[in-house]
Amino acid sequence: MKITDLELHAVGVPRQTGFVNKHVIVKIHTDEGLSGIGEMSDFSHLPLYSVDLHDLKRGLLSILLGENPFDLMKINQKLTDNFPETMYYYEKGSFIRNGIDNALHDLCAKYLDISVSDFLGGRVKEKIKVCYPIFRHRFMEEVEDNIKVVRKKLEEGFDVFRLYVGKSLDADEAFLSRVKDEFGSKVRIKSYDFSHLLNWKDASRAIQRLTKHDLGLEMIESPAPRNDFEGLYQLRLKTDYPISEHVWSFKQQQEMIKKDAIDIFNISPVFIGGLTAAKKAAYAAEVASKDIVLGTTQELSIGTAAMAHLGCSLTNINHTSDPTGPELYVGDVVKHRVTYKDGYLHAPDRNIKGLGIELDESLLAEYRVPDLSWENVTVHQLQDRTADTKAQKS
Ligand SMILES: O=C(O)C(=O)C[C@@H](O)[C@H](O)C(=O)O
Ligand SMILES: [Mg+2]
Ligand SMILES: [Mg+2]
Repeated sequence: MKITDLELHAVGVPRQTGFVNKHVIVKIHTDEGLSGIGEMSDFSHLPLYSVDLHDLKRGLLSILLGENPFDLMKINQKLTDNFPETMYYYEKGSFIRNGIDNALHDLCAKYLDISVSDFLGGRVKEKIKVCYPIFRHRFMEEVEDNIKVVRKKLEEGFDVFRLYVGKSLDADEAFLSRVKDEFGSKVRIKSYDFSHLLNWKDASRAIQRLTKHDLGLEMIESPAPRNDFEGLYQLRLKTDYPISEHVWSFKQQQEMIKKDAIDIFNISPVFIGGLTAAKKAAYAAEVASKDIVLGTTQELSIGTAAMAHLGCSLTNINHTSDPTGPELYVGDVVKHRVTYKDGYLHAPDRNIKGLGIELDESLLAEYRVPDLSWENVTVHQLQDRTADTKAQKS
């Protein structure tokens, strides 16, 4: 089987918050008549760093044309040579590699007439426990809106949430105590995500305040600036709660292992550059005796299905995971979205080959946008993933 062509389609899909995220849907065609689909998810981070799709397609074609899709190692090596790791969480080269690697997995599994999870090593489970995100409070007035989100999602079966924290600790605390008062033990908050906003000492003080409201806390995420391995280590010694951090490069993962800086690796294919890379990061975590959690950038259904296949093939996911993108967006580009039930992300039916997800061409046309360029967005819109432009009070 040889690769004969590549299609890249930019789509802009709004979230329920109103914030529009752009993604690139990938199609790889072959001389066998088989095609694979993939997703380069959520280019909204770092909006001024924009990728030109015409150039990107030309560059990727120069790498892919004539290659056998089963040569995943060779192709990934070429992709990494050209879209290298940069030790940065939101490096777009990783998103690009991820979309291609997703599509190659879909293609190879379809060729073999098996599901992607079977291609990845078989299933250890059929579903993954996930949580719904509560985006960061900036004002006390936002607390009641977020309580409404909890109420609604609980009715839909999500009983675990994660909370972005660190901008208004008063509001964070008020939210946590409102959750306890109204929902009691029916709801858990599994993580506080500081998103690298605070230095470790400030984060440490915030953790002391927020952990007074432990509602089933499993981890504290990103409580130091990016790549501050010493800070994470110091903080880890000061708290009994497990510390988690995203994996965005193998060098960074190596440093975190060497320093014993964290307890849980947050692994998402999009941030480490594909299923092949994510599998490697998960195995490295296992060798280092660390747990993992499946992270997210808030993918659409294609990206989320890829993660469900991966997650169901791994043995060391011991914590509530994060991929709930298809629950956040108002639309998608597939015939049937991935399934969430009782707070679990279900892997697509194992009897369906490939990713088990079918593109809907009419939805692809409906959400298509000409490019990945961005209008003016504020720092807080980016950090807090909202369409609300109200400035934060000092
Ligand atoms: O755990 C995280 O950190 C995220 O989920 C990052 C978010 O910024 C996410 O990428 C989003 O787009 O909401
Ligand atoms: Mg995070
Ligand atoms: Mg994202």
